[in-house]
Amino acid sequence: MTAQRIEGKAISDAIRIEIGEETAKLAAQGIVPGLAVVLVGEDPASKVYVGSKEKACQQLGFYSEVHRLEASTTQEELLALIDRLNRQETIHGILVQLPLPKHIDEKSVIDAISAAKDVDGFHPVSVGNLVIGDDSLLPCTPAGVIELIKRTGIEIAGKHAVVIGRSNIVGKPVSMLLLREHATVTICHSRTANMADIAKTADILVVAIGKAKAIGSAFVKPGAVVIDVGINRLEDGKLAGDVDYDDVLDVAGYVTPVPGGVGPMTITMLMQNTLKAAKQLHAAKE
Ligand SMILES: Nc1nc2c(c(=O)[nH]1)N[C@@H](CN(C=O)c1ccc(C(=O)N[C@@H](CCC(=O)O)C(=O)O)cc1)CN2
Repeated sequence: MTAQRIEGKAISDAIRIEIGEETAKLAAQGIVPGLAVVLVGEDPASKVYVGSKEKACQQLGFYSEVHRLEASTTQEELLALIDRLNRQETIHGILVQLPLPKHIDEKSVIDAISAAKDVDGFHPVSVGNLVIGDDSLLPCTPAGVIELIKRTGIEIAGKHAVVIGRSNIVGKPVSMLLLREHATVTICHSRTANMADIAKTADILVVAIGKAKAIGSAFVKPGAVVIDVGINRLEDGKLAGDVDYDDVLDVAGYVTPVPGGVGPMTITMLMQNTLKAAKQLHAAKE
């Protein structure tokens, strides 16, 4: 049997309609969610993603500012901009596009963003809240993974989820979110022995390692849900995930494509976080 393809683009579009409806209701109360995106340098992929974020804001009726800074921008200049955005009342969400140029310390920059405006969910306060299960702004790609699974009608509670990858941006937070949804979670990484044997026990397999087509059918239990977080540019210019899509198709029960799977959810979850931050910041003012 061929796996069911999880259509991330269609799910993302449906969520955007819901966000648009809620934004219109807020507008009637005089609240317009505001997002500031900061891009340092000329990374081609980052430029595309920042453009997509700007477009999503326009589409949904958000206020947006995009700060495109030269690659030579100093850390002090970037921190001064963040300080200003932290205090700016029209801005409810601040996102610094990653990766940053090598001379800038990513951690110092993330730590400088007000936790209340941390729509990327990368600030230590947001991460801490995620781990202890308190309400917080969730990192966008991991939140998108959970939303994709739930909206496909797949039960997470009681399932064995195996996450391949332990990055701060995807592997660790998605593991915490799966745990919060009552899955039994195993995290695999580059030093894991017998990774394929472990992965083969997963009901839900999430792959985020940044290696094109590295995970094939030998890692997949028949009927498993396979979520591919990787986006790799191949030599021919095409995109490929970390999962060998064609190879797992006859084994998995569900699989996300690349492009059109997890990727589109990332920006939609960012919009959802900005809306949430706007509501919370306004409520805190009253
Ligand atoms: N500050 C952040 N930086 C980065 C993040 C992030 O969440 N916060 N994630 C990625 C890049 N990213 C958003 O910023 C992102 C990546 C991919 C997509 C997406 O829609 N991908 C499409 C394919 C797009 C293409 O043709 O290249 C897909 O998978 O279908 C959206 C956003 C790193 N940096």
